[in-house]
Amino acid sequence: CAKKAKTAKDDKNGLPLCRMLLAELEAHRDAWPFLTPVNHKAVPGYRKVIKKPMDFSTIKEKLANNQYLNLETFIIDVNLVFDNCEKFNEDDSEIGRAGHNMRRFFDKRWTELLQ
Ligand SMILES: Cc1ncccc1N[C@@H](C)c1cnc2ccsc2c1
Repeated sequence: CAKKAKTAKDDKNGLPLCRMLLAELEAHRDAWPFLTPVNHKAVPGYRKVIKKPMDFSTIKEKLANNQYLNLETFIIDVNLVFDNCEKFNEDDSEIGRAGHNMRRFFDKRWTELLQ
């Protein structure tokens, strides 16, 4: 029979947890640079530098289409948003600071929720 899920990462509660976490990310005051896909026509160089674009609306779409296996695969995409941000933006910039703030907030929330 199927292995009993050990932690919230694996069990059936994973996806409602993802929806809740995403709602909190979208509601955060520093979420504005990440709400929609970066328009690479408006941001020179973005398409060349960032190989795997990701944003909160795309994550929402993937959740709705059941494209995340579990909390783990969801966390990978959220971290991709923040890693792309660090790669493209100076730490000492509006968007760079927003990315660091959002990553700190996300790391704190999902670890709290998994305890
Ligand atoms: C996350 C990110 N990384 C690098 C560049 C942009 C962005 N965000 C987009 C929304 C964005 C944020 N701000 C502006 C200002 C003019 S176009 C534009 C697009």
